[in-house]
Amino acid sequence: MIGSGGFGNVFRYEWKECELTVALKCFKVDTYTDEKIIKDFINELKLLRGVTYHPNVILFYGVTKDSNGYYNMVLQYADNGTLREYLMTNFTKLEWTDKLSIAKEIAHGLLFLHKNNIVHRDLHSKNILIHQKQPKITDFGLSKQINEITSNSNAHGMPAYVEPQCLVNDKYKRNMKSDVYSLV
Ligand SMILES: Nc1ncnc2c1ncn2[C@@H]1O[C@H](COP(=O)(O)OP(=O)(O)OP(=O)(O)O)[C@@H](O)[C@H]1O
Repeated sequence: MIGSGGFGNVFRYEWKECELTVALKCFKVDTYTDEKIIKDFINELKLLRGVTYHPNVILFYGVTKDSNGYYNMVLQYADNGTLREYLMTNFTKLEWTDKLSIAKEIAHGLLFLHKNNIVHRDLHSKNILIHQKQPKITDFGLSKQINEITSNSNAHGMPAYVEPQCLVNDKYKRNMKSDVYSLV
């Protein structure tokens, strides 16, 4: 096990047939969650396959159901934790050019998602992972469904990164501009 989040635990696995190290993110949704919401969620996830080939976006291989009946997202494994942890450990060691380069790469990853019509909706330093010193955006396009499943309010996420409109207007739909706010 490598971590845990709002939805469930994250595990590291070796996918032997493909000789790949992957991360499996388990979605432990409540059993009373409407089956249709879960199905829509899984279908939405499947749409993300194939559009995620960018060096600054975590690769999404697909969805699998485990022996307990839980859905798992199969993701590229990142070897150096979240950007938040990475900066906490390395901030003084990093040169300004390194920090600017990290920022530029995240912007490239976000631009790629937007070009593919994917709104992240929950961009913050824990949703960016570091792999071989490169930042990679993860958890994109999920928060709309996560809201429905966990009935979190529109104000979920890390407040400092949330577009203020979301905090004052419950009906406001997060969009690409909200992502740009979070990035800046
Ligand atoms: N692809 C991955 N490769 C390596 N580690 C990962 C990967 N995905 C997640 N992790 C680790 O697992 C932890 C939990 O991830 P997860 O995305 O479930 O939680 P979160 O983003 O902190 O919370 P939430 O899902 O509620 O937004 C992360 O902080 C990270 O350390």
